[in-house]
Amino acid sequence: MHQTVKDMIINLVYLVENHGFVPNGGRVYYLRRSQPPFLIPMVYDYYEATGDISFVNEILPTLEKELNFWYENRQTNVSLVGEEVQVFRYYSASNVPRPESYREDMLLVQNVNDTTEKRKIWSNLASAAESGWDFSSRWFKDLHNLSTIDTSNVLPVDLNAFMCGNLNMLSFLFEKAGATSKAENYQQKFENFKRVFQKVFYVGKERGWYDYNLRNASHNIHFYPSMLTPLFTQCYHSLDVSTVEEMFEHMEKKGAFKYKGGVPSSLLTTDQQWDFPNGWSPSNHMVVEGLRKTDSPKLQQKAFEIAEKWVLSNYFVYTKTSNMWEKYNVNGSYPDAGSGGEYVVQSGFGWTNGAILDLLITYSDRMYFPQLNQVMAESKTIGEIQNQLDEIQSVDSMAQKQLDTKIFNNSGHSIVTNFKILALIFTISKIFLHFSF
Ligand SMILES: OC[C@H]1O[C@H](O[C@H]2O[C@H](CO)[C@@H](O)[C@H](O)[C@H]2O)[C@H](O)[C@@H](O)[C@@H]1O
Repeated sequence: MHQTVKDMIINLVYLVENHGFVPNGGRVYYLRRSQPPFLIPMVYDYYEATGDISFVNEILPTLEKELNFWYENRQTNVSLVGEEVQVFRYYSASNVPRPESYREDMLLVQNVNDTTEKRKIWSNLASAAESGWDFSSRWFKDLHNLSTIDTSNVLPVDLNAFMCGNLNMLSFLFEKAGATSKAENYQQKFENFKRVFQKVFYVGKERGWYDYNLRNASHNIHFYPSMLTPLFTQCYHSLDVSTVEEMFEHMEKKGAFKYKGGVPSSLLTTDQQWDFPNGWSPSNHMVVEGLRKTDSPKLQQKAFEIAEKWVLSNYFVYTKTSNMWEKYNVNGSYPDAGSGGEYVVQSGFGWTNGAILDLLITYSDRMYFPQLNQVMAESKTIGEIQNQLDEIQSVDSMAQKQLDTKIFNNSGHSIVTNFKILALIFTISKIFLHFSF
C-alpha cells in the first residue's frame, strides 16, 4: 500500500512538473483549474508512515513549485484595519462553461445577455470547483442561488488554513531532509502567515474564523464546517484553550452539532450539494481531527462523539443501502445518502471510506458498539440507536475490558467485518483526490 501511495504521489509530481500545479482532474480540460492544495499534506502523511526521506528529498523542489503556484496565481491583497496583507482565494483562469457540465453552465446563463457577465459566472463556477465545495451558499452573493456565484470575491478560511499548514509541513520536511535554512525560512513564513490569518478571518464577537468577502468587505458569519479547518491544520496560536472552547460552544448554539447523522455542510438549505442537509466525509473528518488535536479535554471528547456519530450513521446507511456514499443527508431520524446539486449521488466512495477507516483506527481503543446488529435490527431511529448503544456501553461491565481488544482484531464485531475490506484502500482513500470521478 505504501508503494501505491508513492506511485500516486509520483503521478501528481509529474503533473506539477509538466503543468505547474495539480489540475482538478486528469483530463486536458482541467488544465485551468487546480485541486485544493493537498499534495504537501499527502507527502507529509506518506513520510510519517514510511520515513522515506530520500523520496521526500527528491520531490521537495516540486512541492515548492506547487506551493509557488498558489503564491503566484491565487494570492490577492486585502486591506484590513490599516494594513494590506496577502491571502489566498480560488481563482480559475477558465471563463468558459465547464466541459463536463456544459449543459448546466449554459442553462445557468440563459437569461444573461452580457457576454462579460456570462464569462464572470463561468469563471466563478470553475473557481468554486477548485475548492471541492462545488457548489455551496458560501460562494453565492445572496447565499441561496447559484446564479449569484461570486467565488473570486470570497477569501475562504479553509484554503488559507491549508496553505498555512502547508508552510509548517514544508518546514518540517526540509528539516528532516537536513536543509536547515529552508526549514527556518518556511517556519518563519508559517509564523507570519498565522498572524495574517488571524487578522483576516477571526471575528471576536462571533467567536470564530469566517470567510471574508472582498466585495462587501465583511465576513460571512453563517456556520460552515470549514471554519474548523484552522484547528485541523494548527493555524492558530493566540487562542487559549478557553477561547477555542468558546468557539465550539458558539457553533453548538448555532445548531451545528445537533444532527444525529453528522455535521452538515452548512445550516442553509439550498438545492446545492454542499449545503444543508448534506454532510461530507472530509468535512466531518477534519472537524473531528481539528477538535481532537486541541489541548482541551472537553473538545477532545466532543471530537470522539462526532466521530462516533459519523461512523454509526454511515454504517446505518450502509446496512440499509449496501453502499457507502460520497455524501449523506444528516438530518432527521433516518440518515440516508445525500442528494442535490447537478448529478446523482455517487456510491463508493474514496474519501468516505478513507475517513471511516481513519476514525476507526484513531479510536480503535474506544469505539466499541456492543450488540450493534441487534440494536440496529430493531429498526430504531438513529437517535434511539445511539442512545441505546450508549446505555449498553455504560452498563456493560465487560465493556471496559473489551476496550483492550483492538477493533481491527476482533472479527466478532460486525461493524469491523463489514468495513474490513475497505481497510485495503485506506491509505489511498485518505487522499482527497478524484481523478477518475
Ligand atoms: O463533474 C462535476 C464535477 O466533478 C468533480 O467534482 C465533484 O467531485 C468532487 C470530489 O468528489 C466533489 O468535491 C465535488 O463537490 C463534486 O462536484 C470535479 O472536481 C468538478 O470540477 C466537476 O465540475
